[in-house]
Amino acid sequence: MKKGVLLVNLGSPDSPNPKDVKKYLGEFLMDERVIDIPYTARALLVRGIILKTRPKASAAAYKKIWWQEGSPLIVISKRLQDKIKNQVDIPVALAMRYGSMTIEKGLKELVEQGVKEVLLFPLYPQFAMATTETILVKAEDIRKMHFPNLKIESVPAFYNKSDYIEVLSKSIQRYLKGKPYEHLLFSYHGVPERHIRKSDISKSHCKINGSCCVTPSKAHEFCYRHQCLEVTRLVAEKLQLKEGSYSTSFQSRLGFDPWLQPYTDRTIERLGKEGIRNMAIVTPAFVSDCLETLEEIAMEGQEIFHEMGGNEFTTIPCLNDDDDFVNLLSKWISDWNKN
Ligand SMILES: C=CC1=C(C)c2cc3[nH]c(cc4nc(cc5[nH]c(cc1n2)c(C)c5CCC(=O)O)C(CCC(=O)O)=C4C)c(C)c3C=C
Ligand SMILES: [Fe+2]
Ligand SMILES: [Fe+2]
Repeated sequence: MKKGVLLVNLGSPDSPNPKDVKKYLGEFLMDERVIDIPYTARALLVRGIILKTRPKASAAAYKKIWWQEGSPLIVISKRLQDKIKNQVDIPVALAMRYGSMTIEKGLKELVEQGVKEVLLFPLYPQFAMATTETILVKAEDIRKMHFPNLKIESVPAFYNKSDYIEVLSKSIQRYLKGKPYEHLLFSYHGVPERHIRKSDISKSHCKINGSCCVTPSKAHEFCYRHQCLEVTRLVAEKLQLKEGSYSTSFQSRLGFDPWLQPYTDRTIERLGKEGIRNMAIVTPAFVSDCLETLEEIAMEGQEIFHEMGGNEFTTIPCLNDDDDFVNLLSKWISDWNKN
């Protein structure tokens, strides 16, 4: 049976103009795994409140980071796809969960090349219902509706794979070489605490603020908080970081529900207030640089740090199309192809 791969990332608006941003945000935020409240309440919140004001503000933020070739997230994902294509013997398509590069188009592209068995590859190291799960559900819906004979297998979260930790650690080390940083902050995209409880397959493990996420449990397979803390722990171990010289935080919260804490903006502020003058920040929930890393961290985060008296603020790029990362993903794909 002919095999193929579909890489899937989050997506971006078609342009940084408020109209396109509104369309994109509308699709994104109406996803029941992103804003997980009943349909009517979600529609009122998203269409009645968020989409009235946020597109303008988000469009202004997108304009600051937009590249000549398009959205950084899309451009970088295409570069990654092209490099992987050169290393594996099977078709490699790219899709986005939201926006114009749909999963349906991606699967169609593979089917038209004779592919009968697809490796669905969500480009997220950690599992979350707002990322990995929504991709799996969407792909399955599309398969049932349009490609019922297609076989789809998916790549699980790879946050604790030793070869991934090695590639991530090596990249961090490379960017920090010669930089006099006193503190390394691991900033992950946040999620509402409710998402963690909903994904808890044991229905009793994740207490969120206790030590649950570092106590062994089958719940960890789907616990975003555990998987983020584990990436920090494994990288710190690999790089032999000193206790107290690094920490974990969560960024990009939206709305008034409690999200995972500590929050990144407040952590940067605290570090500055405590007298840290040089800090570095890495964002391992994102494989590609995007609005959340290029604007929220590299611009806004830096501004907060400087306001607190900080000097050097080093932002470590995401793995993007780093050769070691390309080699790693290509190896996983080739191994799957052989089986
Ligand atoms: C309830 C809202 C949101 C949840 C939950 C959420 C989870 C989540 N998101 C990412 C990755 C990305 N998010 C990005 C942008 C973005 N995220 C939200 C909201 C939630 N995300 C919004 C409204 C936006 C749009 C921008 C804005 O208006 O602030 C991006 C960047 C996209 C880009 O075009 O560059 C990424 C990537 C993860 C990994 C995650 C849960 C783990
Ligand atoms: Fe997000
Ligand atoms: Fe947990």
